[in-house]
Amino acid sequence: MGARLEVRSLCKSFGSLSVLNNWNLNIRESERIVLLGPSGSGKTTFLRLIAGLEKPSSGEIKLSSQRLGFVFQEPRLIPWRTVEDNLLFVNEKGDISGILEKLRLSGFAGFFPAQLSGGMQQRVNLARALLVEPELLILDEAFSSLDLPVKTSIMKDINLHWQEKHFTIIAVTHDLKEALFLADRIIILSPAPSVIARELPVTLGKVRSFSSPEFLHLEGQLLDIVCSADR
Ligand SMILES: Nc1ncnc2c1ncn2[C@@H]1O[C@H](COP(=O)(O)OP(=O)(O)OP(=O)(O)O)[C@@H](O)[C@H]1O
Repeated sequence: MGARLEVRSLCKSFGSLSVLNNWNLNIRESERIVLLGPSGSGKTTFLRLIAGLEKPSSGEIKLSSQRLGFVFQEPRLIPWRTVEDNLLFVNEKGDISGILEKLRLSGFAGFFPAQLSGGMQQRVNLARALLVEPELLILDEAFSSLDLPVKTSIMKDINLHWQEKHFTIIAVTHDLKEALFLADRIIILSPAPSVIARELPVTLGKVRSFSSPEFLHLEGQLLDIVCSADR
């Protein structure tokens, strides 16, 4: 089951710097949300607020579950532990061989992070996040350092896993294709102090293709929206 999130009149400032300005947002169980916004618009701050690592300056955030899985841009694996030991470290009772198989890592359990490509390391990070059986999976620019074929292959695996487990996803990216590949709904932010400038429902099917006319049409629409919000 996926987590639900309710955000009411949320504001966040750091000293005199106002970052989030009156956000109101409902995220449904099992919904896949992507946040798009200019640098400094508070995307990571919002994720940190959700995770309880920051406190709102005003307003509130209600999250129906605390079972969260995180994947960050930089692989945060323990370098002196093997892939398997990195996973055991998070959840020694988890189905490690099952998750390794799902994420195409079965042959790599005994490898150390430095022996893996960036894409494989990010797969291990994802495995680690999924091993806690999250009700909310948070992806903070998780694939931005990877090339498109690698990130697409990982996103396809996330989608397959999501279809089975129905967790909620909140992802941050700067990549419009990635956003359209992953999301049910895209939230577009203005520059800081950011407001939710627009929301775009992604009316594409479960199996998405970058070259389908529907995808290309939405990509053009999204590009227009992002450019007009980024002022
Ligand atoms: N703990 C903090 N103390 C002071 N300022 C902070 C703190 N955390 C974030 N900020 C500031 O808040 C603003 C928003 O930062 P945040 O990292 O959330 O933006 P972002 O939208 O994720 O940016 P990017 O796309 O570049 O990653 C920035 O100006 C940042 O310097």
